[in-house]
Parts: sequence; C-alpha cells; structure tokens
Amino acid sequence: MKKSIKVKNLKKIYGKGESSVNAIDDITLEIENGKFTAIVGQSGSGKSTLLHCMAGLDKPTCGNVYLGDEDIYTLNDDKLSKIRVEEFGFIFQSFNLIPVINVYENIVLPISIDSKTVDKVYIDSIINSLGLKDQIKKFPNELSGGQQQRVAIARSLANKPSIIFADEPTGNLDSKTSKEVMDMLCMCVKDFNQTLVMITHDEKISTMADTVVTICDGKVNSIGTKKDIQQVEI
Ligand SMILES: Nc1ncnc2c1ncn2[C@@H]1O[C@H](COP(=O)(O)OP(=O)(O)OP(=O)(O)O)[C@@H](O)[C@H]1O
Repeated sequence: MKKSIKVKNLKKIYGKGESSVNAIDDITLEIENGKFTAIVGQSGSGKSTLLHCMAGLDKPTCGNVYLGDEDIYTLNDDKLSKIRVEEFGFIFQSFNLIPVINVYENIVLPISIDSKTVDKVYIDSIINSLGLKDQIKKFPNELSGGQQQRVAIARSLANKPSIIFADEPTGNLDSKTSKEVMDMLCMCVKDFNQTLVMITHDEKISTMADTVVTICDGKVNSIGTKKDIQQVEI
C-alpha cells in the first residue's frame, strides 16, 4: 500500500533579521495518491523549497510533513535517509545519472543502495514501457537527453516509491522530446498507479496534470483539478 503525503502549516525562512526570506509561508496541502500534481508559480515563489521540504531534503523552519501518519522531520537522519531511498523517487532537470555505470546499473541503483533483491520482472516491465530495452548496456553519455531522462524515470520507479518528486524534468529538453518524456511519466502514473509531484514552468505540461497547485509568495494561491479546468473550458 503506497503512502500519501501531506504538509501542515509549513514554513521555511531562509536567513535571519532584515535579510530573511519567507520562502514558504504557512502552506497546508494534501497530495492525492496515484495522481499527477503539478506545482506552478513565478520564479522565486517557493516551488523548489516546497518540493525539497516535502521530499525530506530540506528541513522546514516549522510545520509538518506527513508520509502516511509519520511526521518525517521528527525522525533521526538515518530513518529519514531510509525514507528517501525507500519511499521517494527523484527526477531532476539535469538527469543526475552516474556516468561510469551502464543504463541497467543506473536503473537498479536505488535497489542496490537499499541492499534489496532486484524484482527482475518489474524492472523489465519498466524498461520495456519506457522503450529502453536496447539501451541497457550503454553508458549515459551514449544516450540522447530524452533517453537519459527516461533512464532517470526508470530509476525513480525502481524502488516502487510512494511518491516521485520531479523538479522541471523537461527543462533541458526540446519540445518534442519533452512531450515524449511527459507522455512516459503520465503513463507511469496511470499504469503503475504512481503519485507524481512535479514543478513545471510549462503551461502545456501543467494541463496534463490531475491537479495544479499554484504558489505565490510562498503561499498556495489556488488548487485546480482537471474537472475544474474542464468546467472553465465549457
Ligand atoms: N538556500 C537559500 N538561501 C537563501 N534564500 C533562498 C535559498 N533558497 C531559496 N531561497 C529564496 O527563497 C525564495 C523561494 O525560492 P525557490 O527556489 O523555492 O523558488 P522557485 O519558485 O522554485 O523559483 P525558480 O522557479 O526560479 O526555481 C526565493 O526568494 C529565493 O531567493
């Protein structure tokens, strides 16, 4: 059973005194399980800070991040790292693949770190779904940007995480490749019942999301679902 994530009265203040910045200013939000949630907002509005706080990468100044019933920032560092490895998948703009190991080894890396046995049938199904079957023995530098991002998607799914966090995953890709990668991600949400939380600046991409959360000055400005968007269009 995959766990859900929610944040309660979350605040993140960088710096002290007059130069301090309220990057996240009292956000309460629940992410729907098995759905694609896009986080949008102007540059500097607090999107990355919110994502990093939710993903256990940046401790909030106050407030709570719950994975299931557990407040992740009440855990010690070892337990929090275990949650990051076992429960969260990450996809970044810059792919972040390890150059000296091949595609297959990159994909199963989270499982190796977790000292678990590779579920070969599941990993093969991801590799096939993402069209990477002929690439698994290659090294990252032998692949195009779009192929590298597909490897990063496969890696993020390898541990069957509760949630995948993606920070502008198509930011380095041309529009055609970007569409292909987004189609793959949406397929993963649907076929693997995967929760996806993604920051994007791209309006076209945000229309693919089930829910769009707009952040403004560190606060939630609006939460729209596909149903709301369709109603507006009618
Ligand atoms: N490590 C930090 N130290 C100080 N201030 C920071 C730090 N990280 C972010 N900020 C500030 O917090 C605010 C929110 O930044 P954040 O990166 O979360 O915004 P963003 O919406 O993701 O922006 P972008 O779309 O440009 O990536 C900004 O004013 C930023 O300058």
